[in-house]
Amino acid sequence: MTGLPDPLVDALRAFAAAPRILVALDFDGTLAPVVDDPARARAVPEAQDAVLRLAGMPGVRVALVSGRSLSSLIEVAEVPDRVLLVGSHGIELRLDEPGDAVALDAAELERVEVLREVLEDVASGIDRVWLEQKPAGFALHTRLASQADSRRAHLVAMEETRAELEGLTVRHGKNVLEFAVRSTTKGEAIEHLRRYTRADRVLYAGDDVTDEDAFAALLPGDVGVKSGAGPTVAAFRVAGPEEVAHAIARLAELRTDAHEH
Ligand SMILES: O=P(O)(O)OC[C@H]1O[C@H](O[C@H]2O[C@H](CO)[C@@H](O)[C@H](O)[C@H]2O)[C@H](O)[C@@H](O)[C@@H]1O
Repeated sequence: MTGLPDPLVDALRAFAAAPRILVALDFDGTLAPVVDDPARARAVPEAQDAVLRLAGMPGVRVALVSGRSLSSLIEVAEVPDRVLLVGSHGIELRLDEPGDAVALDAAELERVEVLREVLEDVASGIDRVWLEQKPAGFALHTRLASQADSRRAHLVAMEETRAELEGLTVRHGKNVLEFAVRSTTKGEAIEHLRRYTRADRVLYAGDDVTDEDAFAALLPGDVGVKSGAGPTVAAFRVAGPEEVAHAIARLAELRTDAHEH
């Protein structure tokens, strides 16, 4: 008994019947429950099984679309090469051919170094606030800090970075504030993956503010599934990673039914 809402199951059934489908999934908060240490996050077992099953089916491509750096996503996702990966909110891609790694130019590298100095200064001055490095920027993590320290870290980081660098991309996530010297979105990533895979239909599941760009890139016939609370433009909502796992496991069953019988 999965307890998925009937309208979602109906949408999954119609989606599963399309010839070529792309199943694009956010990682943290969607496939994996949120935990204190990002290195320890793992997809719930039912979700992992469903991802592997779907990835092996004809006409199905699976993509993980994450704010994590590609290297961090590879570490925690533990998926075969056939699964397409998007890291750093669309800046980094691992598609079927090698050579998709991000290459920053000299000016961007210089901006990353300025950003590092500013943010290291902020993080070192506030208890339990830490910096995660990514190829094109940094995530300032405040999950373990008090509410007051978290608010202060966000305010100071915004002020100090604005004073030093123009035109940074700033993204607000769950207990994290991200700064990047390149501006891509998960929406652009979905558009790129749709073209790349030639998918007839796309399913996207995500939990955070940055996933809204991906939901906004969906078209009629696509399926958007919001994981957890918060405003969304997705047509469907489930409670969290356990329910996302039920949904994609059900999708794998429906795909088998639609194409083997
Ligand atoms: O796009 P996502 O795959 O959802 O990645 C978003 C960010 O996820 C990670 O941080 C979040 O998850 C951590 C582990 O559960 C948690 O400790 C942290 O508070 C969350 O913000 C990751 O560390 C970031 O780089 C990603 O951008």
